[in-house]
Amino acid sequence: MYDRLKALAEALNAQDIVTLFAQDEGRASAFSVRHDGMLLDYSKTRITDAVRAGLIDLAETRQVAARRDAMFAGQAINETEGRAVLHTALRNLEARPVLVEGRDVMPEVLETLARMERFAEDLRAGRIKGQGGAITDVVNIGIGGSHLGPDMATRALAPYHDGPRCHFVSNVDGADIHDVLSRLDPGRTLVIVASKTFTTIETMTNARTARDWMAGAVDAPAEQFVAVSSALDRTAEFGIAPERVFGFADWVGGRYSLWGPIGLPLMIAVGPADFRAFLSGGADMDAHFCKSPMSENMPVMLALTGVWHHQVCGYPTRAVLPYDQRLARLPAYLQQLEMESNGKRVTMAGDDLQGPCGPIVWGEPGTNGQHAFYQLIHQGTQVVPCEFMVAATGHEPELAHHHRLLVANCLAQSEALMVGRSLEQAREMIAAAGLTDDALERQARHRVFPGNRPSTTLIYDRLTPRRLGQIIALYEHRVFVEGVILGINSFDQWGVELGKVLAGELEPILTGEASAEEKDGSTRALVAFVRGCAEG
Ligand SMILES: O=P(O)(O)OC[C@H]1O[C@H](O)[C@H](O)[C@@H](O)[C@@H]1O
Repeated sequence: MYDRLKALAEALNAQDIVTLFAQDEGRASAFSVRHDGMLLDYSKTRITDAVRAGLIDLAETRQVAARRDAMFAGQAINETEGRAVLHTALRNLEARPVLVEGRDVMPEVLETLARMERFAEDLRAGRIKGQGGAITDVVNIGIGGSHLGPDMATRALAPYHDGPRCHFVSNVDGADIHDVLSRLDPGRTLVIVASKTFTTIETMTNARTARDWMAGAVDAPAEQFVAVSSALDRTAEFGIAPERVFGFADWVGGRYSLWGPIGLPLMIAVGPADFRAFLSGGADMDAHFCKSPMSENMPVMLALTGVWHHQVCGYPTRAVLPYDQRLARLPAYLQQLEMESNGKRVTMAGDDLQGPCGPIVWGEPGTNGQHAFYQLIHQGTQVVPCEFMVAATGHEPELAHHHRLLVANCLAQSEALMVGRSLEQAREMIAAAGLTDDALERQARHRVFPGNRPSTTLIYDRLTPRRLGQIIALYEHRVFVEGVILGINSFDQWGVELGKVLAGELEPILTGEASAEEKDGSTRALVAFVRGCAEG
């Protein structure tokens, strides 16, 4: 499938990126996509006209456009689960009809959005109270898609917060919920239990702990609970009144659910108007994705750049490097989005993949990462394609010099990765610092940067709610395009099942209620160690 592209990659081996710039003055604009105040620059890669044509040809052969249209049209493209994939309907503020099995789902989507807005307004205005008065703190209990999105987005939009403080608990480790609840007043706290299935062991364990904590301090704990779920029978069983439940349909995947009721903490933090601006950003990216030709289509070109680096060039991982402290949770969010979606070894039809699945995605905000793992990115033996992102301006005009340094560092890193430093330059630099002969030679090779390392940069004016919506939708569609090219189902996640089943078996083994006999030698030894510690 990648033969032609691999041959192109081979032919380009002798070519470095700097030479591509020397050969083409217009390279920066020819190898970038602009959309609505955003610029995706992929010119600092070895992608040439021929490579781009080959990649677009691949996308066309794999019928990306037809699959995209099928997704937006509500067809059951999540074939292994027999479901439509319509998180895009949650941000369809124009209420264009979206049919699932012949029924328009938009009235229900907008009715839930309106209920969320009323609830968020009442809470923010202090009309919905706790036993101790107006709600000052909201605790979102959820994990995976019911945690990473709202946590990431709520942090990202901190400059827009004017509602109660939001806290996030996800880990079944009691330390997580302990450290959050111990700082809060139960009389003025609202708990959101966010779980699509309302069965996830971590979330249900934390929810029961929170309920006990609340019940120990207030007379009507259920009144200070809200549920977000698509399993309405289970929320009722848990004791949450229907008017305090915000539902969503099974055609919203967990890791794509931030746009609906799972986004409630974000709406409470920033208010309904900014939440709508966030949705409008997502909708704008949807329209761009649906209408733009491939070479001017930001999600398509981001996806194709990724395919070029991972499937064709064979670089095993991809670093996401937001130069924005408020996007500190974006890499974790993207790890779920990308690796849970495209980390699969069989095609939709169940055949073995013909090449690698999606890449390992990792990262940290800049500039912090520069003082840690960038050493390997610059001088290690593996090439790590880097995806930088940065806003041209920050939200703190009084600290503009900080932002200037931030941007300078971001641009410097992609430049350094591409340009590198030759042995000759290293020698000159060391000589200029006064070292000679042996001392100079001892250092010279260590101070060489091979360069020619690829990166992309996504740059935009400022991280507003709308911009964040565009960025998240950009990445969702990028993952979709990559999945279509690989021929896999990006919308199931069977790979998380086995560990859950085994954890269920191991819990009674740890307490001694069940025997470890059937387990392998290593697991038996680990259990024995834990039990030994417990017995003192
Ligand atoms: O929202 P929930 O049903 O509680 O699911 C929470 C998460 O757990 C699962 O194991 C999946 O891996 C995730 O895709 C999901 O987002």
